[in-house]
Amino acid sequence: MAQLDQSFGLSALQEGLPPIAEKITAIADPVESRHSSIDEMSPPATEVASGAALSFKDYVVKTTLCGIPVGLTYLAEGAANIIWCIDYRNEKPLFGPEGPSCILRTRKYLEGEMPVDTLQIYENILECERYLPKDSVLTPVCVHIEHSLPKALNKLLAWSESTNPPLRPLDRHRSRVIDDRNALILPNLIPSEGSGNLLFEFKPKWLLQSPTAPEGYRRCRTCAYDAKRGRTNDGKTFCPLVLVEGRREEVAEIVQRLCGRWKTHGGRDDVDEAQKEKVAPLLAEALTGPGKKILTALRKAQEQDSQGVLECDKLPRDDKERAAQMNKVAHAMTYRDCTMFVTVKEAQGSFTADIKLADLDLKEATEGRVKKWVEIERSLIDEGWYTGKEKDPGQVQHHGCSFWNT
Ligand SMILES: O=P(O)(O)O[C@@H]1[C@@H](OP(=O)(O)O)[C@H](OP(=O)(O)O)[C@H](O)[C@H](OP(=O)(O)O)[C@H]1OP(=O)(O)O
Ligand SMILES: Nc1ncnc2c1ncn2[C@@H]1O[C@H](COP(=O)(O)OP(=O)(O)OP(=O)(O)O)[C@@H](O)[C@H]1O
Repeated sequence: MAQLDQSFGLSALQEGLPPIAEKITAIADPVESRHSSIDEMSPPATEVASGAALSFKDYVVKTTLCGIPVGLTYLAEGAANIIWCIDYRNEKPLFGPEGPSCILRTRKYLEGEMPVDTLQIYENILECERYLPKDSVLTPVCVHIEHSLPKALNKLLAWSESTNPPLRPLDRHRSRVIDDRNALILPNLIPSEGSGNLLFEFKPKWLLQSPTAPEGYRRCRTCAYDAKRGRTNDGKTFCPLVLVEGRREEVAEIVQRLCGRWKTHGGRDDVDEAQKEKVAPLLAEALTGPGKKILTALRKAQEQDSQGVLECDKLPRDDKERAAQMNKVAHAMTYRDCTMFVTVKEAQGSFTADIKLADLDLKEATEGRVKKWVEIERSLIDEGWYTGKEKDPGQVQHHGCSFWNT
């Protein structure tokens, strides 16, 4: 088994190791993995009498990663993954003293679906990287985890739902980490305290119109779906086409307006308006400069679904062509739901921006998923959301879709 050189940085680690299967073996430590006290932990109190607020930092799950004892605390989650902060508990950092601070990413069960496990997700991320500009993807390292770790993390999740008030976001309650033997390690992009760096996070979504949008459309797929869901003018939505084709000033306007996407070390939207105003033009410069290459490649990758999801419905269930079309759609949907992270650093009065794509998680071409995408597309067409002829336009304001005024 290859030895992990603890002084390696994350990228050096990735370059220095062999392909997938071996890579995982190389960085696992089965001996350390077997003796752990993670199951013996009892949850902390769910309420503090003194009135002091509980936080996720009050519950640490201890385990080993790559043979190194670490503590895991909850950092964030999306619909399909939970992000855990890795704390080294005064031990040697995983990737050496100069290495990045890291997070662990674990998969969740999704209602009504067979989970896509970490290994499949990992392989797909590596596959996606081939279609995207070099160094534009936040590449994870796949590691074995202790067999009892998912159970221990789930105990933490249950605790965080029972605290007063619940720490875990209500809309994520009851979902649990899957019984997986692998997880991903990634650099923690939350700016470290005192660094002065800012993180900007968003999903570029559909960078092309849907292939089955009706004639006379006035909204792109993303704007049409946002309008249908009443997600307009909420400080969270924007037209992706402006992002990929718009002028720098238009992009600056978008990034400045977006709430909940800016983070400092607190990991929340704790950036004040003056800071946003200062940094937005620089972000726009990064997105319309080096970022444009990444966005254009992302758009190209989305193009593989050139016929659209409705095509799947025209063919019989056991048809090979249908299966192939479903796969194309699912792959394109992966590129339509990934995340872009931009880290803005200031040093001696000048700024730099580092852009990375993440969450290139494989969407499986299951009947259930395809049905959902078909239903969305049909409703956007039939209810007039693409054309701006929806029944109740009074409630919905178009918010600058690139197509609206053309
Ligand atoms: O349907 P959309 O466009 O809302 O996208 C979903 C996302 O919603 P968003 O609009 O980005 O807030 C949704 O994100 P959130 O739950 O909003 O964090 C998921 O990413 C979902 O994918 P999956 O079911 O986890 O594979 C996404 O579902 P897919 O459409 O990619 O299946
Ligand atoms: N490497 C990272 N460093 C810091 N924070 C991160 C990192 N990766 C993810 N996060 C945070 O965790 C959140 C959820 O992560 P992620 O997007 O991987 O989950 P998901 O379940 O795939 O999301 P979605 O709902 O979009 O499918 C992100 O929105 C981001 O705020």
